[in-house]
Amino acid sequence: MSRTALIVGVSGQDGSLLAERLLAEGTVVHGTSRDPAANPFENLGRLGIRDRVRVHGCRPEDSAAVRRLLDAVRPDEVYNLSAQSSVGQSFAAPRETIDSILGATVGLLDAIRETGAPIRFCNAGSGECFGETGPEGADETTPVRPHSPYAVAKAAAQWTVATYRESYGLFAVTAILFNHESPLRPERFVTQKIVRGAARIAAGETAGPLRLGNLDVTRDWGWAAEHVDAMRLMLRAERPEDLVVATGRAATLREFAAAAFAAFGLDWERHVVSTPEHMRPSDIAVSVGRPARARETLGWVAATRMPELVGRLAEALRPPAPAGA
Ligand SMILES: C[C@H]1O[C@H](OP(=O)(O)OP(=O)(O)OC[C@H]2O[C@@H](n3cnc4c(=O)[nH]c(N)nc43)[C@H](O)[C@@H]2O)[C@@H](O)[C@@H](O)C1=O
Repeated sequence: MSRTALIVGVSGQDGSLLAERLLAEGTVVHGTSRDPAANPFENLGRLGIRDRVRVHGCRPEDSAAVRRLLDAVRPDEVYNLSAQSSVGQSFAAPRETIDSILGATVGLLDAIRETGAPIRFCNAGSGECFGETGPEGADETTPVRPHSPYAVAKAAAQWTVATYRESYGLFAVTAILFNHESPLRPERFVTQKIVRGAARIAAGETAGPLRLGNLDVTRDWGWAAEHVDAMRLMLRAERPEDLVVATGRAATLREFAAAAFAAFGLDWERHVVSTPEHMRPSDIAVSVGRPARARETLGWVAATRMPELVGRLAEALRPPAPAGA
């Protein structure tokens, strides 16, 4: 019999890419959205899988509603990809961010616990939890030191998952995901803001400049399709374990911007300015992961890293060459 998965928050970048991956291996995929009637599911549409994902309306913090859905769908595995995912926006809406992330995690875990069924649960955690990692990077043994409402909530959610695992014997894990990008990202994240900004300037749609915030940051940017696949593998492992999912490679935002503008034949320094209104009240200077444990236990390695990653993002924006060219 084929496996059944439920992706909570299926319309975002990660939910859609995970749905694509699970469908490719023959898994039956159900997904949730808070308001499916108002949700265009653009990412599922772009991937050509909208008709193959069975969508349900569900608020994950409502464990009674989740329980009814679990009874109807009977999933083997549940992935939690719901809730507010922008660190920047979490400073403007701290309470909503913390409530939505923690509420969804507890709502889902409680509903799974009540079923008594052997449903496996993977939670999307964040490398933000570690705060400053330094160039040596963070792994599963690094203490958490969150610096944003978003990171506070993700850290609390990760410990909630661990507590349910230890207290109730659930197969429940957190993938501690560092930055992971794709053409499906909205422009509130810096990678798509830069790549699409460079494309518009190159096409003459705007004269620029592109206004960014803090250019002095270093991140561990990976390819989202690969990072979500690590979540899938974590639920197929012999035993439940929280794992860092990262490339292990550090790159500065300046390097990212230089590569993105160069991909469109432009010199970034002529088109980018740093402005205070895009700075965060608190930012992490260096955030890098050490993914050795994921390689050991899952055989998972991030194949796409900087600078190839920028090339792929830029390629996705180029118009197709005319036939015969
Ligand atoms: C691991 C973690 O990864 C992501 O969080 P993020 O790192 O905050 O991602 P971002 O693309 O918003 O910012 C990256 C860096 O770039 C700086 N930056 C400069 N200028 C702009 C700017 O204009 N816009 C933005 N958004 N950032 C800017 C900004 O200050 C920050 O230092 C999410 O997936 C999150 O869900 C997650 O868990």
